[in-house]
Amino acid sequence: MAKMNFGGVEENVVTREEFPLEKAREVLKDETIAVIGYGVQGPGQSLNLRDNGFNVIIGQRKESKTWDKAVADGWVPGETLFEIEEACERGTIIQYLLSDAAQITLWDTVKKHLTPGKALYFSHGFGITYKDRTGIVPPADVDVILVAPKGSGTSLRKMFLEGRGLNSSYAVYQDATGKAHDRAVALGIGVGSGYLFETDFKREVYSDLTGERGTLMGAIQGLLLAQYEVLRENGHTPSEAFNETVEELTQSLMPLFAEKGMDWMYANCSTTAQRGALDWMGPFHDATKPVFEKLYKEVACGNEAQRSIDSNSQADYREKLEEELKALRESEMWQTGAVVRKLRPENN
Ligand SMILES: NC(=O)c1ccc[n+]([C@@H]2O[C@H](COP(=O)([O-])OP(=O)(O)OC[C@H]3O[C@@H](n4cnc5c(N)ncnc54)[C@H](O)[C@@H]3O)[C@@H](O)[C@H]2O)c1
Ligand SMILES: CC(C)(O)[C@@H](O)C(=O)O
Ligand SMILES: [Mg+2]
Ligand SMILES: [Mg+2]
Repeated sequence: MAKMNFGGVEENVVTREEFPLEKAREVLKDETIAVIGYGVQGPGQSLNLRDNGFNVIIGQRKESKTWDKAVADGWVPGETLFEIEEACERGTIIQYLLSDAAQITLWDTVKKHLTPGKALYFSHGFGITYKDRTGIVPPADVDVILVAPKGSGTSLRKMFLEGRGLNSSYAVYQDATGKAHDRAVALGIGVGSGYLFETDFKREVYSDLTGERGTLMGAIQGLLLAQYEVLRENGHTPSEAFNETVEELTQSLMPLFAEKGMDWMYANCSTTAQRGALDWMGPFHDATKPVFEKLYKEVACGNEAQRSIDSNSQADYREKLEEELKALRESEMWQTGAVVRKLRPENN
């Protein structure tokens, strides 16, 4: 494990140089990796593992759209694609990649097949950390490990195919075999992670729930919409408001700070812009910090987990979510976005 200095703080990380794919293959050479669930992470992780030469099978409900998707992706019924229970029986490592709510429903089925020496793998600290709410308590004689890609399974696969790698965190909750650490890290490398950083189940789920409700998804939409609305209310056209709020951010400025940091992006804008941004970053920080503090408390006390369990375990949760996503898609801002994207020269 390499110790690296991140802005003055030392952390343990695992790089691909230190733990190459050949080593990961050696660690997992006798394992059957059963990926349970073929939603978003399931395809990303299983296809990367398969392409990297590991022994992978899929467990998925038959007669579902995602079963058909698995077949289309080259998984063969009866050979590498099974009903969930059969895959759990065959796997020596069970990658539990059902939705967090479905993990609660299917727990008794999975638990039955957790015989001594197997490993139970999660990509989220949710089920274990909130065990009082989920009932997920693994037997003591199996390894319980985590690799959590820090991004969508869709990006995990796309970046792998581009020769890049999405970073993941990893953790060991229970080491029954003495091999839990190596199993976790080998799987992290196998699924195509860029580098791996160490965490525990609780810190993973607290940071993950905060991040997705915060800057990654919830806060970004709230912030963008607030500015778009102010521009529109003051007589600016949809084109102007959208370009000044979203298109310039994603197409021009975000790639600059992704490449070389915020100061580099600032340095490549006018002195007028730099002066204003440096002055206004403080008020935006001060206005939003209390919201982030409230969010973290709601995550840490379990309220956010309970809200998602309650809503996502309802029979019609997919339809309800789709209605909310439709409202977002059909809002003026994102309808404008659809036209703006079409007008990008590369899309013509
Ligand atoms: N979506 C992501 O990119 C992402 C990123 C990092 C971590 N994670 C974590 O990975 C895990 C999997 O997330 P996901 O977004 O891929 O899941 P998902 O919501 O896409 O669902 C995965 C699978 O669960 C199955 N499923 C749902 N309800 C079921 C039920 N009642 N019975 C049987 N199967 C059922 C679906 O058919 C699907 O194949 C979660 O713990 C999540 O927090 C997800
Ligand atoms: C992709 C995200 C937001 O990072 C993940 O945490 C999820 O829950 O889908
Ligand atoms: Mg998440
Ligand atoms: Mg996440």
